[in-house]
Amino acid sequence: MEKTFLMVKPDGVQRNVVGEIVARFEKKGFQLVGAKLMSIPRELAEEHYGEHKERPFFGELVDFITSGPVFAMVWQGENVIATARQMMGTTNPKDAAPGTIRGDFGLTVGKNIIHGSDSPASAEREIGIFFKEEELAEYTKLIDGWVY
Ligand SMILES: Nc1ncnc2c1ncn2[C@@H]1O[C@H](COP(=O)(O)OP(=O)(O)OP(=O)(O)O)[C@@H](O)[C@H]1O
Repeated sequence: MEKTFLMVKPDGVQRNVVGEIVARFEKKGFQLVGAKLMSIPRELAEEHYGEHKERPFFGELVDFITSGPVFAMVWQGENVIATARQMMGTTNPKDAAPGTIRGDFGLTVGKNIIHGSDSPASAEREIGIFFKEEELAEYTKLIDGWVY
């Protein structure tokens, strides 16, 4: 089953929208496989955002993501990587459609509430850097077409 890494950023945790964000993915039909409130060590932030190392906003990005607790999650389900990105809305909340998470809760690109993996390769990489195997649940039983 496809999995993705999603993370409510420090601004989302401070604004008390963790529950609402979790509810949106639950109601959509995805399954929560792992979740934890955590503070990101600087080295982990630099590894997570490694592809942006040369960008002018890299320092700001790392400062922000380490500025307070984040809510890190792994979700699974059919097409979850692309669908979660659609539910998040465009990177800049200014352009994000109403009804999306960034469209409803965010204002600026630096504080855009949520992160989500953008491909199967980044999902695998990001799940691996934030979660240990034993922190992830397995849904194994199939009853009436639903996995439990
Ligand atoms: N011009 C900018 N100024 C400040 N921060 C930025 C800027 N552009 C992007 N960022 C931050 O860097 C993050 C990573 O940018 P990227 O282009 O990978 O967007 P994304 O894939 O939608 O976001 P994320 O990786 O957080 O899901 C963005 O979520 C945003 O918080």
